[in-house]
Amino acid sequence: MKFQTDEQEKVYEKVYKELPAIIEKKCSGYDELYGYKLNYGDKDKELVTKYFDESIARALIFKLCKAYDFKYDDVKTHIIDILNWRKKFNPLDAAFKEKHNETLQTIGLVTHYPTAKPNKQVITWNLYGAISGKKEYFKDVDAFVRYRVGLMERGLRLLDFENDDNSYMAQVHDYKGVSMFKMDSDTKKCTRQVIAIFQEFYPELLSSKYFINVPSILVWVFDVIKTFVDSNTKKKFVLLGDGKKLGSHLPECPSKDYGGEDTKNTLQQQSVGTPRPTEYTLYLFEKENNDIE
Ligand code: HEM
Repeated sequence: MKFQTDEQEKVYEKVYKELPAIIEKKCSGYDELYGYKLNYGDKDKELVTKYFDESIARALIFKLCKAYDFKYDDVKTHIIDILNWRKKFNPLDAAFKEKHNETLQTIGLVTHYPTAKPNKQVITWNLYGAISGKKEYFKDVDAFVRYRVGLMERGLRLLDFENDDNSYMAQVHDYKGVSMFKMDSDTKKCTRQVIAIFQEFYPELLSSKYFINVPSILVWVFDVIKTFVDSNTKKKFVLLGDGKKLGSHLPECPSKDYGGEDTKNTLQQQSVGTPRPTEYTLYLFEKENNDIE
């Protein structure tokens, strides 16, 4: 953890110290972030012993402080918002329990390249070109958003928040197959909602985002959609007309279609499927089941 000023460190320590009170008073006790337990002051001491990992919790709080420029009020407000959103939305269910539309599952993949350059080890792929113009996948906005958040969370599971070289992920949008561009209102709603959710509730997790196979006549779409995106995220965008150029950014990706060095595997073969949830997530699932019974 590197602080640029003493003031930053002070804010971080203050937030960390107040965490149990923030969780108890403002988040109805909900203390899970990306599958990890945050409340070291939990009244149930056994839960703390079993599931709390100080090093990960500190790394996550540092990330949030960084995301909001170490401004105490902003950091606190966002922690509250993020945890309350997670309590309501239940992104862990979307990632590990729910069954999503089968086609959507084939166009959303996660790959893991453990020897790749810093913060290019975990990649989530969205092959949106394959469903372009197919309104049926976007009609149920909630179902689409849950699918997309589930994919995000499965990618997060492969990050290592204690390791500065693997605490951010890259994302790819492959628009191969997109021809004429006309986004119907449901697709627009899905796009806007996902952008807003990622902006508000998943800060400081993206290293780069590649938009590939974008035909030159559709570059204007990039400019239009970018207007909904904050300036920090925009800086991470890379637009590549030719998908085969992706290999020069992510050399571990498949040679076929993406110009990477892997001549043996297709993207589908590289896909890691669904990683095992954290132990705390498994505990929360068990608790959820018991509460229902
Ligand atoms: C085939 C039609 C398209 C569909 C179904 C589609 C779908 C989506 C969705 C669902 C998102 C939400 C963010 C995410 O899932 O990561 C998104 C974001 C975005 N799309 Fe597309 N898109 C299409 C065409 C395009 C085109 C042609 C471009 C031009 C490059 C483009 C550029 C963007 C940009 C810049 C974002 C914002 C990314 C972010 O904030 O993380 N899209 N798109």
